[in-house]
Order: sequence, then structure tokens, then C-alpha cells
Amino acid sequence: MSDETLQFSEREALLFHSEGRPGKIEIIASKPMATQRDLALAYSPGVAVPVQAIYDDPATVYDYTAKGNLVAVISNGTAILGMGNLGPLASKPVMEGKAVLFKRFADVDAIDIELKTEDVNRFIDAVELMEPTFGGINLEDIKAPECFIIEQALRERMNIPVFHDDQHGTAIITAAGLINACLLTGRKLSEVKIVVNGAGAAAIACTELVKAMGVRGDNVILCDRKGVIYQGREGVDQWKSAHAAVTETRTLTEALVGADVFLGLSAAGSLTPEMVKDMAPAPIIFAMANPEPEIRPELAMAARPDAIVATGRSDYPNQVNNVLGFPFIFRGALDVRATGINDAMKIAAANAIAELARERVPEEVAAAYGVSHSFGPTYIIPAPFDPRLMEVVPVAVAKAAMASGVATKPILDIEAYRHSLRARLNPTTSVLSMAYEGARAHPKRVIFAEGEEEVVLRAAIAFKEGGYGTPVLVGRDDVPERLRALGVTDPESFELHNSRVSPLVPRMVDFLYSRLQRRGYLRRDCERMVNQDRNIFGALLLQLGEGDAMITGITRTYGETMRQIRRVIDPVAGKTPFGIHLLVGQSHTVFIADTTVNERPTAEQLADFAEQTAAVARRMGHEPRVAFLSYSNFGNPKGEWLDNIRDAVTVLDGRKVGFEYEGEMAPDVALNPKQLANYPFARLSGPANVLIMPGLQSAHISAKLLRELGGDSVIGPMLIGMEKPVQVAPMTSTASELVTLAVLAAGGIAR
Ligand SMILES: NC(=O)C1=CN([C@@H]2O[C@H](COP(=O)(O)OP(=O)(O)OC[C@H]3O[C@@H](n4cnc5c(N)ncnc54)[C@H](OP(=O)(O)O)[C@@H]3O)[C@@H](O)[C@H]2O)C=CC1
Ligand SMILES: CC(=O)C(=O)O
Ligand SMILES: [Mg+2]
Repeated sequence: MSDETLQFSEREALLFHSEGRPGKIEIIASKPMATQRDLALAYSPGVAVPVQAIYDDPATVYDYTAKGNLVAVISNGTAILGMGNLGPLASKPVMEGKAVLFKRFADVDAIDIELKTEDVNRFIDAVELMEPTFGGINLEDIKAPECFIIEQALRERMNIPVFHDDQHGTAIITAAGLINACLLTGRKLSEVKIVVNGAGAAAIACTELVKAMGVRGDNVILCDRKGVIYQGREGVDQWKSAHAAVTETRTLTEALVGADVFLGLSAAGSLTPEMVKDMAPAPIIFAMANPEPEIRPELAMAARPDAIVATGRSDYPNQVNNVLGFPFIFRGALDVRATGINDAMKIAAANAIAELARERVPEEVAAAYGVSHSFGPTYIIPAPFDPRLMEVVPVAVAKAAMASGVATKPILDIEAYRHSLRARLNPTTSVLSMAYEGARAHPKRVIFAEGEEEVVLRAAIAFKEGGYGTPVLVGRDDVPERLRALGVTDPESFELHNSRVSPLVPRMVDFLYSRLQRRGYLRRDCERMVNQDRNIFGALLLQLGEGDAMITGITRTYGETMRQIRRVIDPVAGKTPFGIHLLVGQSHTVFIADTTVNERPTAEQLADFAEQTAAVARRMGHEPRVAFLSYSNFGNPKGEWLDNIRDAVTVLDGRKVGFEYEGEMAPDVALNPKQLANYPFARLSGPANVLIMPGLQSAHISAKLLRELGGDSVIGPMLIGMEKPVQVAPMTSTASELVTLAVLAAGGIAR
């Protein structure tokens, strides 16, 4: 695969998969496994009790095991994306990928299963036998026509949802996009003329669903590799012939003349600009082959500027991809314990997704994108990480399941269900995704002050290839050569500043000397610092406007790096800089401050940290609930060092801030609702998500412990309160962590 528009190199894609624990998934125990007693409960003898209970009443399997939230993603690798039949082993990265998308987007636990057979019956038997294990079966990347036989048989034989995603997931999203594209171009579904290129799993299912939604059978022409599937064509199987058209046309080119819609579910590059030119006014072009579409949007738009164009890719507007559907559809189906996913549920999902795109985009989504996403030709369908999908689609699917009689555990209170869905996802992950999108919409110049370190170079490459902006590297003249060694073909597209030859040095020395002359430094000292110290040089680049943000921290201790930066950049007037670590789990984020700078903060400073951390939490989609932490709860036990924590609460009382705060309290009271209930006067409506630590010792130790031992991911520290966006990363940072900090700094989230 060679493609200059990809946001990463092949090497990076391989590294992403191989670094740390190979692959993308692991299994985590959801119960404690620490003591002998835990083990005795989890396994023999304790496990015998639920065994007997399930034997006595099989429905209790949903109470005592993970079955109800567990989906198998099953493939034999015969149609991997648009790459063809590369076999079960090679399909594993895609299936692991689908499994993590299930988790990320809808908190469904999923596991990949690759079956080594192209024999339809063996495949069916194998999957059928797995029914006790799973709450649902997601079939994936199995080629037509075998996929039709497999899915049909399994739906008949199994009593849990069986869903071939490439068929129905794709059809649902395509239908949603088509409804909206027709609305925008003033077309009725009953009148549109559609040409479908491809006659495999996805294409046939899309054809069937759009026909079920009102598109006339005689207005649809399907093509396969041999061209138009017309009535009377020899050697056409029953699934294709069910859609054979009465037509004189024989090729895709002929079929497309005057067509309103092109649905591509075939292979890369099969649609040419010439063909597009012959389509009807305001043509609708969905080029959905992955990873490379039937036509690139820029080519289609050049041929027909009046077109609405969608692809399956995330790097163009209008991503028509089944990822918008399958996580949320299974969420709804699992939550009502549906016995299957029927047409009513599919149509409900399509309409819910289509309607969502027509609604006003909430501020936080729009702001993170940096563009106004209002319904129109370049926004016919929501983005997959739009947090509203998690509420809207499962609710629509669950309601349709109940109305159509396939829900075995109906939901009585839909509003409560809607709330519980929202709580299953962590807004931080959406905000992070959107921060990345925002960076791509408004690429900035980010100074990587330690441009000679390999991890920094890899981060700079990833930052550039991701389209997040231009890396400005501080380093010697051999940096281009080193970039080349890391696979960069155009090192000159990276900005490079070498202090030994930079024409900016005299201005930098003037600037630095004007700041430091009354702090005991000579001009000579300043010259030396500019020439020899990359953090000072990098910070001066930032001051002189040669970058929008700066990242450093890999080569010096945090304290030393901060001292250097402070010589060049001041804190925001009246503020004390401080650090925040974020602990990001599946459904929660906790912000901890000050983890990096101030050893013994005063009450005023603690109050400042609370206010500023609350603001960061809000920017990341969380309603802040602040706890001032201590070993003591509201004076018990008494201690010498509690006054400034209590005073910080009083300072906030005086400031009339618009968020909840309380203290002093121990972490278990702050985080555990049962413990908090012992203090009914406490002014926190739920567990705290902003933890203000009493001093640097406890804060720093907690953050480091969490990073080293914690199961959740830790982001940070973010440096808050400096006049310019500068971030000091931990010395142990990976390239990905540096990129995240760069994106957060450039996007103004970490400030
Ligand atoms: N955006 C999305 O969400 C999704 C996109 N897709 C994409 O759709 C494509 C097909 O996937 P799937 O249906 O699962 O695979 P299948 O193997 O079931 O079907 C592939 C179909 O494409 C046809 N085809 C291949 N090359 C051409 C060509 N040059 N011109 C016309 N037809 C062609 C084949 O024709 P023949 O029958 O003659 O062999 C076959 O009918 C893939 O690129 C896949 O990535 C799939 C699912 C979801
Ligand atoms: C998106 C998807 O499922 C495919 O391209 O096969
Ligand atoms: Mg697929």
C-alpha cells in the first residue's frame, strides 16, 4: 500500500500493532483476584454455585457470566476489507480492530475468532456450537455468496443476534446517507436511479435495504466484475439474479449515464472521472471500498463539482462506514436481549442515524472540529465518535426490537436507559478524538525542542503524517538524514532550527538579556544559553512566533526543564503554573493536580488549581466535582497540615465558583459513593472527578504510581498556567504520548 495521503507510514502501522503487548486486545478480570478467598469464589469451589443456578434456570447465565455483553467477531478471511481472500490468519488484525471498536464506541466486550475453513457447513457448525458463550455474533469479511448461506442458516439455528456486518451494517449506514443525500438534492427514494458497483455481501444487502425503504426495483442496476447483471445473463448465481435488471446496458460506463446515485462496494479505482461526468445533475457518489475507494473524492469533485461524495474512510468528509452502526446496533440488541436483529431494527437504526445528521451539532462537537458541521453536502452523516450516536441508535434499536416482538428483556424506562448509555462512555475519549480532528482542521506549528532524540523524531513524523500540523525541530544539521533513516522521504518539509547557524540568534539573545539582565546574568551568559540549551532555544522560538506550541521534557528532569523554560516564558499574570495528570478509564476520567510544580501550595494556590483544573475538565466534556484531598475527613483525625486545605475551601466559597467542591477528605470518600454517604452534609452530588492534592509529595507519588501500576491509561502531565502553550512531557514518554500532548497544546485544551 503506498499512498502519500495516508496519515501514517507502513512502519508506524506495524509499530502500532507490535509495540508493547502485540495486537490490540487483552482480557481483564472484572472481579478482584487478589486473595485465596477471591480465587475460591471465582473458581472452585465457589463457582459451583452459579453453575447450579444456571443449570436450574438458564436465563440466569446473563446474571452470573459475561455472556450478555459479549460479542464474537467471526471471519474466515475470504473478503478482508477490499483486499480479497487473504485467509483467516491475515484477517486477525481487522477482527481485533472491530473488537476494539465495539468496546471504544459502545462498551460492548468483543473477541475476534478466525475460522480456518471455506467450507460453508463446517463454518456454520462451528459458529452454532458457540451459542452458549456469546450474547451476539458479528460475522465479518466473509465473501459472497457463502456469507448469505452462512448468515441465513445461523439466524435460523441460533437464538441470539447474528449479524453480518458487511451486509447489514453497511446497508444501514448507506441507507442513512442516501436518505440525507436525497433530501439535500430534492430527490424522492421512489424516483432515484441507482447503479450499484459490486454484487457481493455489502452490495446485495444495500440493494435489498434501499429497495425495502422505497427505491423501485426497476431503478436499480447492479454490476460485478463482468459488468451489468441483466436479465438473461449466463452464469449468475441466485443472489445476483434476484436483482438482475431489464436493461440494454452492459457496462458500468453505460449504466451510469443519467444515473442519480453510484453505490460502490467493489474495488479501488473502479469508477473513473469520465463515468462520473455522465451522471445526472447533482449526482450522489458513495465510493465505499476500503481502504481505497472506487474513486478519490477530489477526482470525483473535479469531474462534477455539483456531486455529493462519500467514502468509507475517516480522512474525508462523509465517512459512510459500518463503524457508525455495528457497535450501537449490538448495544441496543444486547440491552433488550433480542433474539435477532430484524428489518424493523435496521430501518430504525438507519433513520436514527440520518436524523442525527440533520440535527444541530452541539457546541463541543463543532468546536473540536473547528468547522461548523451543519447538515449539507459535506456533512450528510455523523462522525463515528459523535457522542450522541451512543444515545440515539441503541435507543432506536431497542425500541424497534420491543415493538417487533424480539426483545426478551424489554426496557421499561427508556429515559433511564438513555442516561445509562451516556454514562457508559467516557467523554474524554470523544474529546481526545475530536482534539485530533480539530488539530487536523487547524494545523499548527509545534516546536519539538529535543529534535535529536529518536522518540521525538518519531513523534514529529507521526504529528506531520497525521496532518496535525508542521513540526518545528530543534537540532543539528544531521536531523534530515536521521529523518530519512526513519522512512521520511521529504525531510525538507520539516522545519529545522539549529542554534549554531540560526539567523534568529541575535534577536533571541536580545530578548533573553532584556529578561535576565536584572536577575544577575551577563549578555555572555545569555549567548551561551541560546547556543547550548535546546529548551531555551525552543522557548525563544515560541516567543518569537516561530511556532504555536512547544513540547519538550525527554532529556532533562522536569524541574530542570521548567527552570529553563521559566527563563524565557512567564506564567499567566497572577497565576502559579502547575501540572495535571488525567486518569482515563472506559467510563470515567479523573483529573489530579498539582502533580508537578509546587511543593507546598498555599490555600490560594490550591483554590486556583481547583478552578483551573475544573476548567480543563469542562473543556474535556466533564462536569467538575472537586475534592481537596487529605488523609483526614473533615477534621478527623486532626493534623498539623490541614489548615491550608480547609482555607482553600473557604477561598472558593468567597469566589462563588460555578462547580461543586468539598474537602478536606480522603480519596475513598471522594471516589466511593458509599463512603461519601457517611458525610451527608458534603457538597458533592457524586464521586469527585477533580482531585486537588495537598502537596507535591502526595500528588507526584500518586501520579507516578498510577502510571506504573494502574490499569487505566494516564495522560500528562499537562502544564497549566503558562503564558504560551508549552508542555513538559515525562522523560519516559512514547511517541504517541508526545503526539497527544502536542495536539492538546496546539488545540488549546492543555493551557
Ligand atoms: N464502507 C463500508 O462500511 C464497507 C465497505 N465495504 C467494501 O466493499 C467492498 C466489497 O466487500 P464485500 O461485499 O464484503 O466483498 P465480497 O467479496 O462479498 O464482494 C465483492 C464484490 O465486488 C465485486 N468487484 C470486485 N472488483 C470489482 C470491480 N473492479 N468492478 C466491479 N465489481 C467488482 C465482486 O465481483 P464478482 O462478484 O464478479 O467477483 C463482488 O461482487 C470492499 O472493498 C469492502 O471494503 C464492505 C463493507 C463495509
Ligand atoms: C468497513 C468494512 O467492514 C469493510 O470494509 O469490510
Ligand atoms: Mg468488513
